[in-house]
Amino acid sequence: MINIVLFGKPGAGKGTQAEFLKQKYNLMHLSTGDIFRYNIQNDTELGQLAKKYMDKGDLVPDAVTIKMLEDIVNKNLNSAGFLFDGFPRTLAQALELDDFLSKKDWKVTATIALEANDEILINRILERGKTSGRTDDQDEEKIKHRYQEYNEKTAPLIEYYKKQNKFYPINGIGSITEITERLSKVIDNL
Ligand SMILES: Nc1ncnc2c1ncn2[C@@H]1O[C@H](COP(=O)(O)OP(=O)(O)O)[C@@H](O)[C@H]1O
Repeated sequence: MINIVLFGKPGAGKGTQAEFLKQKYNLMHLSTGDIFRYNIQNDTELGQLAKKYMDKGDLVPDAVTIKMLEDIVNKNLNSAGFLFDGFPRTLAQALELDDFLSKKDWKVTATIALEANDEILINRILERGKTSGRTDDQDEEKIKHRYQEYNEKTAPLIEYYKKQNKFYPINGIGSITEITERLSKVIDNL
């Protein structure tokens, strides 16, 4: 069982890399952002609730996000491991994830962070917004607000995982294959 948290600011390339890593290491990819968007498209109750927050660039409340994630993990207990993408995003989510996994005798194996500077990332998101249809990617103010949320609520997790010797930062600038190689090097040495 190997559980990887893919960490990084909005636009860091977590989703792109997850597509490669899930194949290579036979992991189940869980992107909370994708799951919320799927629910919004299908107009579920969860989707309607999440949309109110996501449209503003706010994080969805912890209780909602945590329950959603745990339900999916519980339905996939035979998985060889999980690739968490966009989760945890708050200290409360990280604490709950550790607690939840430890009850199954599992743990977070490593948190790998894709690093890049804000200017590059904001431009990437605006580019993505032209084709992705994601409304939260099209408005610079909303993107800036997502960065504020990141700095305030998500960045403290770096220290949390560093203290556990589980934090592996890698350079997130380069070609997609170069970055996959950097990530693979970390995972192969775990
Ligand atoms: N773990 C989470 N906790 C709270 N909200 C989340 C979480 N994951 C995703 N979201 C919501 O979904 C939005 C999009 O997330 P995501 O697809 O990961 O995009 P990005 O990494 O580009 O910001 C976030 O801005 C937030 O509103």
